[in-house]
Amino acid sequence: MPDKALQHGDLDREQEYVSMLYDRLDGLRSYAATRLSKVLLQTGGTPQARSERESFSQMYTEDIAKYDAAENGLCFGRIDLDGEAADGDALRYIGRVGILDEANDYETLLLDWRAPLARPFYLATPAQPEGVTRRRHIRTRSRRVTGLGDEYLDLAAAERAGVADGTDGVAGESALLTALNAARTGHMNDIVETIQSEQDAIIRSSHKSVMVVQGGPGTGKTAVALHRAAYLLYTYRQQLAKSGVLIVGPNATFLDYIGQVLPSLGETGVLLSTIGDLYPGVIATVHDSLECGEVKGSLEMVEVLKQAVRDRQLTPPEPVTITFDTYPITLDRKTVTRARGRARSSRRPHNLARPIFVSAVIESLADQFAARLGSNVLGGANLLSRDDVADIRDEMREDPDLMDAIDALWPQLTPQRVLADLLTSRSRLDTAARDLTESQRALLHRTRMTGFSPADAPLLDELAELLGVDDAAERDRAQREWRAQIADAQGALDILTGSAPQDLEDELDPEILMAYDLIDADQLAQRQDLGHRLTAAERAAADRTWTYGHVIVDEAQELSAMAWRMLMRRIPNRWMTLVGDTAQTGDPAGSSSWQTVLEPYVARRWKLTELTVNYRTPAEIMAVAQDVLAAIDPTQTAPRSVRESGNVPWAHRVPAASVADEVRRRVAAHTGPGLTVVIAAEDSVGEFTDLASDSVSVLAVRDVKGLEFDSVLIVEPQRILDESPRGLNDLYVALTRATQRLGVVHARPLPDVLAKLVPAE
Ligand SMILES: Nc1ncnc2c1ncn2[C@@H]1O[C@H](COP(=O)(O)OP(=O)(O)OP(=O)(O)O)[C@@H](O)[C@H]1O
Repeated sequence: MPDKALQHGDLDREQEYVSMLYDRLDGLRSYAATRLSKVLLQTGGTPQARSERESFSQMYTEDIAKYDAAENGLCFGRIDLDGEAADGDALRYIGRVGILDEANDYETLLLDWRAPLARPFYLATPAQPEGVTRRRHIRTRSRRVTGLGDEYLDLAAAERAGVADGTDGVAGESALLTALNAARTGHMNDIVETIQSEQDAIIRSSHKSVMVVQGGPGTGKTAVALHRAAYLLYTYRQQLAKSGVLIVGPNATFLDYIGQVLPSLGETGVLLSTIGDLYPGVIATVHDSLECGEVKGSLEMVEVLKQAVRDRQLTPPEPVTITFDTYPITLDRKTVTRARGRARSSRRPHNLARPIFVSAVIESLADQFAARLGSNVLGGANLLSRDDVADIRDEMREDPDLMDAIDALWPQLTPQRVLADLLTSRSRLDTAARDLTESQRALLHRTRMTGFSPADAPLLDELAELLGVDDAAERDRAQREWRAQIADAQGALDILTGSAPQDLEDELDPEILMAYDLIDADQLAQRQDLGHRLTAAERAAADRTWTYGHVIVDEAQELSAMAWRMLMRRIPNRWMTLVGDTAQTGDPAGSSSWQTVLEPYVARRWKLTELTVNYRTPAEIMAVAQDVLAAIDPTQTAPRSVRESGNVPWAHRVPAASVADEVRRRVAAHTGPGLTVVIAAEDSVGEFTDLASDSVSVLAVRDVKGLEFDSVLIVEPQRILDESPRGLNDLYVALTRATQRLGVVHARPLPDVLAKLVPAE
């Protein structure tokens, strides 16, 4: 209910308050900047002092980023309270950061939107006012207050202000509609000014296990997930700053689309990743067919990979004879089988069991050699002592031919090697994947390896578990590198010192600090070592075994069973927020039931929450999409649209030869503001890519997941249906991307599920 009684005086008073807040913000920012430069100039001291300085410098850097992020829309709301709820402060201003008045007993000048006291701003309704008499939305541009919107939550206050009664219960309706109707920019915005109560309940939920947020298209699942990350980082800062938060999204375009939201909320310590990029050191560069992705995503791959690793632990078909110290010794099947049995029964992963195998083989060969030496040289009497035999073993370990022969039987392996060898060899596949069908094996097979696909990442991760990392060599290397880095730093300091000409140095003012006065080699090396400055998220990205404090998965319905296994390894505490919509599952490897997905990991200990209002798609388009949803699952109802756009969704049929021209004509004719997307079947997207520009995207359904556009033009929907076993789900996703307009151009008959589209000229 907009307040017609708003006076100019109100605007002036709010401007005064907001200006005061900006002055404080400037003060806080310059304080943090001054402290930061002081910390950076400090040198020397104990290792503890240095590490303290590192954390101070990180803290001040984060503070500055937070204050910078709060610059736009610093203060966006206010609530007036009465009675007990007021608890001494009848007015509360809500904004992007908290600001206290240090000179005045730390009185709150601005409440961070995440603070508990700010909550009534989002929750109060006339039915449950929570002590709030008035909620005010404050609109600003730069630092100028440009408008106010008031809602009265109690009748008496409304009457005093001279406004009529009546509200539809949507909090901050006009602010919300202004946000929803705005032309899209290609990047998601934060929603802190207009979070709705069902969203707020999820964002602030204290649930400490798996929470699933199920909701139809446009219900704000992504927005809620991101704001929950910001809320958790604020509320559990200590815990999460160390372990980090991971957000998994469906593809790079989507991550780019949402990438600005958390930084705009002042949060930078979050890792955004796709499943394909979650395996460190491997970037997915190729795409599998849907059918191949389905095989790779199925749990049957666990056995296939186990077998693929076992298949690398060989026994020689014929005895192998090697000359050691001029005597022939024989590596036979029995010796190797026994050694292999001993290594396997250790139950260690392949690479970590390898030393056991090697020792067992060498032990037998050394005994064989000792026996031979005894019979040949010592006339049958084996007089070798235990020390002698130990020496022989050591020498054998140094013998390259012998070690090559042993290596070939139980090689040190990397996940990349095993997977590439498996996928490119029919015979390896036939053995390791013998429990799959012939056609599944054919789908897995590649003639050559041109790169890994997103579906390979979970397989690599599984292999990394099966192989284990023997990191002794890696640790050695890291230590050597660190020593070299210190030596380099020492060299650099020596050069700096040496470069001061002697005569000049003699005359140098003793007060002028030289480089070596300011910093020692160890410290310089640390400064140069980026590893010391990385945030938890950055360190986590490089470490496969990192376990996160919280994991958020968007479009969670798309994850395959293998992807879930990979993800669950990274979150042993199972504190997760999963957002998705099983009606939008496009990937045949994805899921249609949360219970099936979660059962193996948390049994029934997970909580389902639902979002029911569609903030994106106007009612006219949802009426069309509802029919598609009914065909996917008649028991589901589409979310209620919060608004109408006044635009009628249409379909235009043309001869097959004219489809491309018609799409071009429609795109060219549309000159309105905002973004347009042309969505076509995967195999025909290429026909329209020349239409792409700053305001027009041309994409297949798999790439529009989670995105939104002002106008959507779908080409040949029947082809989208035919293209995938989940064609209906894909069509549902395509239809629900529009914030304003939807049109369909087709030559083949319109699918029955689109009967509500109005024929267009
Ligand atoms: N409370 C809100 N205030 C303002 N805008 C909102 C609010 N909730 C959602 N939106 C907007 O609605 C749009 C849809 O939100 P979002 O992308 O999070 O939905 P979704 O449920 O993830 O959709 P999909 O499943 O289709 O990907 C976004 O533009 C988002 O900013």
